[in-house]
Amino acid sequence: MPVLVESLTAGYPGVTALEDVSLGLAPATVTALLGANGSGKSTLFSALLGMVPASKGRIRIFGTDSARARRRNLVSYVPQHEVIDPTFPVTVEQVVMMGRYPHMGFLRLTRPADRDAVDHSLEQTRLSDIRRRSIGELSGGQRKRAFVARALAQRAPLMLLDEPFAGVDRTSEQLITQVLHDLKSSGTTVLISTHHLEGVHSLADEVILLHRKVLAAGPPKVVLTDEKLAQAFGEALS
Ligand SMILES: Nc1ncnc2c1ncn2[C@@H]1O[C@H](COP(=O)(O)OP(=O)(O)OP(=O)(O)O)[C@@H](O)[C@H]1O
Repeated sequence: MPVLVESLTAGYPGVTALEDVSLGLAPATVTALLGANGSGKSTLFSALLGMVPASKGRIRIFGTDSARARRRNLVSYVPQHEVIDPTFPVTVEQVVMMGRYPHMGFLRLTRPADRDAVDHSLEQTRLSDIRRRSIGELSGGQRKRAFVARALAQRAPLMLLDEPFAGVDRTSEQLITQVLHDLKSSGTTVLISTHHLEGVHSLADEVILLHRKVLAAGPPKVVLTDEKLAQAFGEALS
């Protein structure tokens, strides 16, 4: 099992963002994590990345803990927001090459395999034509695709994407959806968080409804019922 979360409780001083959360992600599947604002989606990503500690329970990623899984390049991650300085002169291809850093030595010498991975990731996200443009000059959708391309270049067997469709145009949304389908076909396990219900049926094999606890988990047609969605989105977190 690529990801196994067992009775996880985690959060911040004075805030229990996740309570007794258990879930599993099967190999080569796309799972959508759905929940209202503040339901704990980003915190779950942080916990899977080893950035928020568990106060109870545990996480196993390919049989090891989160920190070790990252060090072994088993996990790639597309954050919800990436803080970038628009005046900092970094190009699209340089951003994507950063995805190769885990494969490089201390001196970060690029090898043909690194350049091939970058070229392919730029093609998959349709950014080849603007690869030399500064990242600060891109639209929100193009910038999101650049961060998806960086994660693709990493070629890790698990990819986490926090709100990949938030604030992107229709073209970028379709491209990212295609990338997720391709990843699954190539054996990668994918977890995305979203609060957009549209498209989840065709995109996800499994859906997890989160509201600090797991309210429901399973195939979209089982989980996405009016009653369960009202529970997840209709009630304020108490
Ligand atoms: N760094 C932090 N320090 C303290 N509390 C936090 C921090 N980050 C999140 N929280 C709190 O933890 C809870 C879960 O937040 P989280 O960001 O995980 O939710 P989310 O489902 O990702 O929300 P959104 O859809 O708005 O991104 C919220 O009550 C939030 O206020």
